[in-house]
Amino acid sequence: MAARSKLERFHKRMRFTSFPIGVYQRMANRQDGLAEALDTEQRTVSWLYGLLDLARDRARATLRQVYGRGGGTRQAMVEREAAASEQARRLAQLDAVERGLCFGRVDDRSGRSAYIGRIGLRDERHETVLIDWRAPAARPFYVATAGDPGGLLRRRHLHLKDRRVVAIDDEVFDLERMSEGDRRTLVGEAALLAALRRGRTGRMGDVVATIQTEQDRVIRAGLQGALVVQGGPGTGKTVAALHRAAYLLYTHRDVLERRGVLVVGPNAMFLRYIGQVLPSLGETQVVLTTVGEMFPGVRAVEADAPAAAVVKGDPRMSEVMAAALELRRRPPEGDLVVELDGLELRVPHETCVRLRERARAVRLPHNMARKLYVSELLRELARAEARALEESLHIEELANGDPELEELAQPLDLEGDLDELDLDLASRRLWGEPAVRRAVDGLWPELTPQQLVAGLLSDRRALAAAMPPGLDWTPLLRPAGAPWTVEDVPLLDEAAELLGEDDSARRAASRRSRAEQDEELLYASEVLQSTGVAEEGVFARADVLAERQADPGAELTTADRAAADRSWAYGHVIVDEAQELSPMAWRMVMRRVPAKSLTVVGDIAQTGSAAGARSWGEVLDPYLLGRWRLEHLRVNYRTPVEIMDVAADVLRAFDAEQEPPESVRSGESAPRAVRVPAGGLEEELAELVAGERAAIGEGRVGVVTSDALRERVARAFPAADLDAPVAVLTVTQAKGLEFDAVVVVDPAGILTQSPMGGRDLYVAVTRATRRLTVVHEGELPAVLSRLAGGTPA
Ligand SMILES: Nc1ncnc2c1ncn2[C@@H]1O[C@H](COP(=O)(O)OP(=O)(O)OP(=O)(O)O)[C@@H](O)[C@H]1O
Repeated sequence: MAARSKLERFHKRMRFTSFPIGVYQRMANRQDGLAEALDTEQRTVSWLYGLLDLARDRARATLRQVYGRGGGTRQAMVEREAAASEQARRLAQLDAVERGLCFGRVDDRSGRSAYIGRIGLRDERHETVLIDWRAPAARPFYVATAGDPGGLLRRRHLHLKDRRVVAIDDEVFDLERMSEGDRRTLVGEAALLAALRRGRTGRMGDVVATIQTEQDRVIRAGLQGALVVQGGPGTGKTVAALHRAAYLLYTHRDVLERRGVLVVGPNAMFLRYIGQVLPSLGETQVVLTTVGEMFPGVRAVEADAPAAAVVKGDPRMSEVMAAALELRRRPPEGDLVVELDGLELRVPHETCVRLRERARAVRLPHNMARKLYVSELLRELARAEARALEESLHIEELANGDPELEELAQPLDLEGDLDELDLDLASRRLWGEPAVRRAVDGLWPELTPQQLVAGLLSDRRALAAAMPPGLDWTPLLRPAGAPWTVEDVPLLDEAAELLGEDDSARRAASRRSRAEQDEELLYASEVLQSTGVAEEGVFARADVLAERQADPGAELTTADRAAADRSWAYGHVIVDEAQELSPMAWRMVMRRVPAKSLTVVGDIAQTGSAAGARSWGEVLDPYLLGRWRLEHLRVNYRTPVEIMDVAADVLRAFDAEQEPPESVRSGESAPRAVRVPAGGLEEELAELVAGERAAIGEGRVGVVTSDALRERVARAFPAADLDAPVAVLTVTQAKGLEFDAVVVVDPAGILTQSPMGGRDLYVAVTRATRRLTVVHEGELPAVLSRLAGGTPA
C-alpha cells in the first residue's frame, strides 16, 4: 500500500512538474561527469593496488630469504630473528591496509594532485604516489575548511568496495579556479554523513577518510607531555585517541617501537569493540588493557560496590598499604626465642628492633631488604646458639672429677671465639632448620603482593590498625579467598612497589638447557617431515624452526614483553574513559609512563564510578603539576539531535555546568518512552526489541538496563554479546559503546542505583546512533518528561 502511494505520488509529480530542458541536460552531463571521474580514479586506484601487491611480494621474498639462511652464531640468530620479525610486521601491515587502501585526493592551486591512503607507497622511480594519512603532507586533506582552504581547490573522498571505486564525494573550496574538465567531474555528498549513516557492526571502525579538523588537532598533537581531551558522548574521543596512537607510532617509530604504546580502556567488552581499529590502520604493536588487567597474573572483571570502591581508590590507600606491610614485619613482643635440639636460642628484643630498623633504613623494597635482615638475624642466632651451648656445657661435669682436666679448663667463650667464617657456616646451617625459618618468616616474611593485599582485606584487626582516621575500613573487609576486583588491582600494584620484584623465577624459566634445544631440533625435523611444510619454503630448515621454538624470547615483540612486565616503562600511554579512574588507579598508570607522555580522553560529565574524577586537575595535578594541555571536542557524531535533546535534559538536571555536545545530524525517528505493566517487562520487551530490529535492518540493538534488572532482562535475550544482533548490558558495560537502536530499561533504577545515577542515565541515552526507546514500569522520571511530551523537570 505504502509502495503504491509512493508510486502514485511520483506519477502525479511527473505530470504536473515540467523540468526545463536545461535541467535534464545538466543531469545527463553530471552522469557523464561521474562516470568519467570514476573511471579516472579507478585507473589510479588499480595502479596503487598493483604497487601494494608488489610490496607484499617483496616482503614475502625477503622473509623467505632471511629464514633460508639458518644456523650460525647466537648473534647471527638474534639478528636474523630481528630482521624476520621486521619483515613479518611489514607483511602484516601491508595485509591490513587492503581494505580502503586509498580514500582521498587533494588538488591544490598549483595544479598538483595527491592521493591519501592508509599507507605510503612509492612507484618504481621512488616517487611517493600514495601519501600515508599520518604524514605531514596529508594534513591539508584533514584541515582544509571553506574558510581556510590552505591552498586546496578540492578535497575528494573515494569510496572503495574491495578494489573498485564505487563512489566519490567532492568538497570544492575554489570553484572559480578549477579547470572546466574538473568542474564537469565534480561529485558531492558529504562523506562524513555517509559514514555516520552506516549501520553499526558491533565493532568500531577506523575513520581515516573522514577525520575532522578538531579531531586532527588531537591526533597530531606532539608526543611530549600530557594531552587531555575532554568531549561529550559521541564526539570521537575514542576514535581520535586510537588514530593518535597510530599517528604517534608512525611519527616517532624509533622511540615508540622500543618502548611501546599502552591503551587503557574501561572493560574487556570495550577492548573487543575497539580491537580492530589499530590493526586496520596497520598497527599491531599497541598493548590494549583495562585497569583490571594491569597487574600481570590477575584478571579482575567484577567491580566493588561504590562504598568499597571509594575507599580503595582513595590516595591515602598508598599509606595504608605501607602501614599494612609494617604490621607484617613487627619485632617480637619480648625476646626472640627459638628452640633447637634442646637448646634455647635467645635474641634480645632490643637486638630484634635494631636489626629491623637497620633493614628498613636501607630503603630497599621489603623482599630485597629481607635478605639483609635475614643474614643479620641468622648471625645473631648463631651467636645465641654459641651462648646457649656455653651455658649448657658444664666443664666440671665433662671433667668428671679429674682435677687435672678441671685445672686445664678455661672459662668458655664460644660466642667470642666465632670468626666471620664460623658465623657464615653457622648461619647457613641454621637457615636449614625449619624452626629458624618459621621464626624469621614471622618477623620479616617474604611476601607476594597477593598475600599482602588479600591478607589485609580479610583481617579486621590489620585493617583497623592500618587505616588512617577518617577512612572507613568496614566496607573493605571480606572473606579470605574472595576473588579479585578491579579496584584491588591498583592495590596489588602498590604492594608490588613496596615489596619489590623477585624475578629469579622468570629468569630461571627463560634459561634453556642445551639438551632441550637438541630435543627441539629433533622435534622440528619431525614436524617438517610429517607436515610437508618444508616444501613451502618459509620454514625450510629444521634448525630455523627449532630456533623459533626454542627461543620464544627472541620472537616476542615489544608489545608482548611490555604486557607481561609490570615494571615496563611505556613510551606513551593513552587512557580512554579516563574519568572512571580512581586516584589509586592513576598512581598505577603513571608508574607505567615515567616520561609522562600521555593522552587522557574522557568526559567528566559521564563519570560513573563513585571513585572516579570530578575534574581533570584533581586527578592529574598530583603527577603533572598543572603541566597538561586541554583540547575540547564539541561535535557529536553519534547521536541525532532529537536524542541529544533528551540527553541534555538529563545532563542539565545533575550538572548544569557541563555543556552537552552539538549533534551533527538529525534523526529519522523520534525518541520515545514506553510504559509496561508491572510484571510484564520480559514479554513486552521481547516484542519491543523485535520491532526495533525490524526497524534498523542490518544494525544492532543495545538493551541498557539498571543493574537490578540485568539478570531478568538478560534471560529474555540469551547469548547476547557484541556480535549478537541484541546485546544486554549494564551502563558500566555499555560505556564507550554504541548501537543503532538503544532500549533503556528501568530509568528510575538507573538514576538511583549509585550516587552517580544521573550520569549513568546520561551515558545510557547517548549510546544510540539512530533510535532510542525508554522502557519503564512505574512513573517516567521527571528528567525524561520530554519523551512524554512534557517539559523536563
Ligand atoms: N571523523 C569521523 N568520521 C566518521 N565517524 C566518526 C568520526 N568521528 C567520530 N565518528 C564516529 O562517531 C562515533 C562516536 O565516536 P567515539 O566512540 O570515538 O566517541 P566518544 O567521544 O569516545 O564517545 P563516548 O564518550 O560516548 O564514549 C563512532 O561511531 C565513530 O566512528
